[in-house]
Amino acid sequence: MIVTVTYNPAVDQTIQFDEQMAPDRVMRADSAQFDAGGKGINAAQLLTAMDCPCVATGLLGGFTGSFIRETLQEDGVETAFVDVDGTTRLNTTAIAAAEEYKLNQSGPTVGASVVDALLEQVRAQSPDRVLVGGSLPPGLSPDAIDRIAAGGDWETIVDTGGDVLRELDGQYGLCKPNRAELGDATGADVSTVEGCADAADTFRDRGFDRVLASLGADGAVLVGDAGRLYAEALDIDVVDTVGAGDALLSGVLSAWEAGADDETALRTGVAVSSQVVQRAGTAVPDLDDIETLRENVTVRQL
Ligand SMILES: Nc1ncnc2c1ncn2[C@@H]1O[C@H](COP(=O)(O)OP(=O)(O)OP(=O)(O)O)[C@@H](O)[C@H]1O
Ligand SMILES: O=P(O)(O)OC[C@@]1(O)O[C@H](CO)[C@@H](O)[C@@H]1O
Repeated sequence: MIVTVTYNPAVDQTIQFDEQMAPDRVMRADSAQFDAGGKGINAAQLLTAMDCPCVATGLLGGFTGSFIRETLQEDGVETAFVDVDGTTRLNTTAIAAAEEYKLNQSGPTVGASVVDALLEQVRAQSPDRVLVGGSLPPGLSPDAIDRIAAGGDWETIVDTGGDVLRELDGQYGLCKPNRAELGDATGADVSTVEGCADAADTFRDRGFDRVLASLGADGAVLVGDAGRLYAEALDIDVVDTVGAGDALLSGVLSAWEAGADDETALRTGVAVSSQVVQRAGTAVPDLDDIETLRENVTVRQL
């Protein structure tokens, strides 16, 4: 069973415009939607849709927090959140002509005591895997993630970037940087797929058993004791890529939870992310055919 931890959830607002963004005038949207978001929450929704047992935890507050709670309940996602005083953030993706603009708030300031409260929620679920996903709100340091990793007898997976990823100091089962995050964290040349695999391999020494690097339209690399696997992305029509990394990771984790090997897990991850990027926002797509779709994904050893 997987517990997801989202320290900094978000309501994801996705607005689509027919025309390009332009300053100093009112842009009229073609469509708009709100989704429950934040990396761990997206993963929990996808895992639930794939019938993979999981519980979503994290910090929620204010009217946006209530929206997320209600949405997850409607979607049948099990939850165990900790309430905070501030208001959960609202992140906006604007899709204008073919361009994607992502505007993320920093989130409400929280006190360090929330880590103890969250750890209690996680322990109460007795998970075999814990996924900590997304940025940290003001008031928390990378130690908040290290404490989850050291807090029980579970494998911890982490999906975060920037300084937080660089400063983690614990034992992790996996991290999932995207290409830019992998480059930032290692300082390596990640312009080629082989360069990404090399960078991922060296990054394992920093306390990660495996590294899953998502490479957008170039696919994904999974590096671990079983070798360096590369999966090509599928040739599809992309609406927006918000949540693509969460989808890749959810597919991999759901396959591992079902006992699959790394190659099948990587195929599943790419298949799930392909479904997600063909839809606007972080809404959960139909994943019923995922075991068939994953057969279309090509994986090879590098
Ligand atoms: N343009 C694309 N065409 C096909 N597949 C794509 C494309 N972009 C993303 N994907 C799929 O989604 C996966 C994850 O993409 P990406 O590396 O963009 O994630 P990310 O940057 O972590 O995204 P986010 O932070 O928004 O969740 C890729 O490994 C690939 O399978
Ligand atoms: O600001 P963070 O925590 O890094 O990312 C948050 C976020 O952009 O990531 C998800 C997509 O992966 C969205 O649901 C959410 O808005």
